[in-house]
Amino acid sequence: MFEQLDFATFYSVDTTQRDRFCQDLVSSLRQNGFVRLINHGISSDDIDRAFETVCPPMSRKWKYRNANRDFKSRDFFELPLEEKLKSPHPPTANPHRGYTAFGIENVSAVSNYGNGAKLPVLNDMKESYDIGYEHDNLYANIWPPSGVHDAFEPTFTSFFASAYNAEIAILQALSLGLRLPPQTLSQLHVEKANELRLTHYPAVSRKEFSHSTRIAAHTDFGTITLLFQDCVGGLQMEFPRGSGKFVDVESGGPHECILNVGDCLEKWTGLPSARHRVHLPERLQRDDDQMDESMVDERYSIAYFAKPDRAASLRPLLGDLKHSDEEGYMTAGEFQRMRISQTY
Ligand SMILES: O=C(O)CCC(=O)C(=O)O
Ligand SMILES: [Fe+2]
Repeated sequence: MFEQLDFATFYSVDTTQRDRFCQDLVSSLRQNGFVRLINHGISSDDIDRAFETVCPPMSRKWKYRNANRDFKSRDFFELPLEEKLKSPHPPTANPHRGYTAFGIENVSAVSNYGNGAKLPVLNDMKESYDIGYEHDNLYANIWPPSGVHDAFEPTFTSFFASAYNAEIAILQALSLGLRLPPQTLSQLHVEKANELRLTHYPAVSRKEFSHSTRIAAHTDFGTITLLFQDCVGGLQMEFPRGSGKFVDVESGGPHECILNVGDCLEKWTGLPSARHRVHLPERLQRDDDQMDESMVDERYSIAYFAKPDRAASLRPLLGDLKHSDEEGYMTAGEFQRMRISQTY
């Protein structure tokens, strides 16, 4: 149902085709706040390796390579809790680095951002791992210590670098599509204040979804998010925007990127930040709405949050955008701290 665009067209030698692609990209984002993207610049090998590092073979819904690698080097989330807790996320929101166990973070606390509605608190059913740029000058990474999972750090350091290159190309395409000079957005993203988040949603029974969710409805805080998911499903977007109704984004497999608009890009350009959640996939919902004991598969995702340089102003980049609230003139760093402090 939702459009899939081929980012390879951005590199077309025919500039008319390239320009049309950039405009299609922007108009798709303007309509839905997100778009499905293939040939986005992160190689299938990088994506496979990243999933193989966090996700046990049984839950992969695609063929995995290197099947004879040792168990530990494949799947971080399968390690015993005490091993995972050797690289813990601190109890505070910042630095947003390291492992967060099941039940700690509740995104529903920020669900009402931007619309003022009071929503019931839903518990998130997930565990996750947050990673930043290896040379970030504000926050150091928290890696599993030697011997716990030795493939983890090199895999995600390299994934981060590929994702950054993809991010810069996408920001150039967006600038062109918005009829801005091509480097307008990319030059606000040189510091690499970006974050990578690996998430595991354990298998739970259907009845859990009557009072909990996988990740509550929210918008992402950064500029754009490049999201990769396995084939289990359950990622849902608010559609139509502002309706409070959520529809499934069918998984196009782990190599497809779901490109989301985040809050900072909305402030700069007016493209709408995508409100999304991960819940019970529609195909598992029943007419009678009876929740039962049957199990819903575990799910894995990798989200790369491209974020502006911390000192960058969130002042609108397009002249016709009215400045609507005080946060409009915050720096991106201030805005990120404000948003993240609400989730822990
Ligand atoms: O797991 C997913 O597909 C979405 C995760 C997400 O939205 C987030 O971490 O912000
Ligand atoms: Fe998100």
